[in-house]
Amino acid sequence: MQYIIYPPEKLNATITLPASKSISNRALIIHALAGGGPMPENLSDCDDTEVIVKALNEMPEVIDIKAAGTAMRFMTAFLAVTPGVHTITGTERMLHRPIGVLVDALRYIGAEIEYAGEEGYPPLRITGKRLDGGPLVIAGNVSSQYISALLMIGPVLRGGLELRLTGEIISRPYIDLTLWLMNAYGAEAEWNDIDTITVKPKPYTGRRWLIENDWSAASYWYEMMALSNNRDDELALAGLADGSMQGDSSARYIFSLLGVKTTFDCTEQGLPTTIRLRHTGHRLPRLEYDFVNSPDMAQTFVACCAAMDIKFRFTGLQTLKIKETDRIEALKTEMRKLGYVLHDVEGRELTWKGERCEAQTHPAIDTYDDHRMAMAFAPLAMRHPGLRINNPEVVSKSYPHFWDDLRRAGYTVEEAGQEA
Ligand SMILES: O=C(O)C1=C[C@@H](OP(=O)(O)O)[C@@H](O)[C@H](O)C1
Ligand SMILES: C=C(OP(=O)(O)O)C(=O)O
Repeated sequence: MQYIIYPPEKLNATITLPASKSISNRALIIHALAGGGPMPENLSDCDDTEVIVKALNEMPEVIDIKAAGTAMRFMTAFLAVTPGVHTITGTERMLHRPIGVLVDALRYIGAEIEYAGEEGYPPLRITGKRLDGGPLVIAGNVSSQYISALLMIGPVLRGGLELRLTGEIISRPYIDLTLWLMNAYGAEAEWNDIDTITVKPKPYTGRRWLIENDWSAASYWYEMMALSNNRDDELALAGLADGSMQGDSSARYIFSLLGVKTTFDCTEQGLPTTIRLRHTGHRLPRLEYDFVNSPDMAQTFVACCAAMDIKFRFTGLQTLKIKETDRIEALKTEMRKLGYVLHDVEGRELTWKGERCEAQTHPAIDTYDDHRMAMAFAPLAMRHPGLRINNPEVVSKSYPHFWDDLRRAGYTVEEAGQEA
């Protein structure tokens, strides 16, 4: 399928974002390890959360986690401490996303895990049992999801866990998000040095939990506001908190540099509320930013800055090549279709110095099974009316109603071949 997108004349809408998939997936694992208590409320309805819900409800012998990285990593640790024998597998891409660092760490504390395919990658055959835990050294520079996965099982290990992370720690806010939720569910887990985390063998307790909406999803609406030319446009996004623990809430700050102002309807820290996005008209001519703490927003800012003619140098992108696709390559290829020539430095940095090439007359953006390619590029229809997005259904990985929300905001989103 292919969508053709035309922007509205004015942006003025209230959008209810999906719930955070990162919080949903953590809350589900912790709730299961707590052995009961109320279900977390406002769970995301995205694919990546639905696979965990299904796996935990049915616990089949073969668990297909599809394209969900967090679900693959979190369920691997969960299955290692849960009695039973399971094979966990996923999409073709998932079978090429590394998991060796997590498997080695789990084996070190006694887990029984075999590779059912290629060494270092899913599928895995896991025989669950009670594990001892204890001190553990793990690379902090590949994926924070391995660390979150280990931390979450920490409270049910006989000796708890003492993790020391080596290398440059990437995606640190996601580790903090994990610790925050664990502690909220009664665990005792904390940083006790810049690179060391201790989890006590103190069990979780069930509790009510309302999941905040997704700041990464909000970033696409910020992008639309940044790209809009009407000073009186306003977007209201429901269900986001001031002082959010989601790392991508930094969107609020970074987009202030691109002329988008955020106000919160309720200013009580931590409580989900409606935020309003408006223009300030003040923007930087060039942006330099390190995305090591918010890798999921790199695509949003690459697309947005180039389209606003803001030159950039973005660093901290070293994890992008092992996500849903090699996002560095995907960005370079697809931005070229729109006339922007980007350069990367060893897969860690992306720069745009204003270099251009001839844009295609009817560009069609490939999405590479990556929801964020579709959602980061769709707002560019505001500069390239009639922009085409291939395989738009990929958005269901984190934001199933993204296209409905665009229509609600006044965009025309037509299926190619069925244009009005
Ligand atoms: O823990 C999480 O919820 C996530 C951690 C990040 O992954 P990495 O730690 O692999 O960068 C992020 O990219 C992903 O979308 C969600
Ligand atoms: C990287 C992502 O997801 P995951 O690693 O959980 O598949 C993402 O949502 O951008």
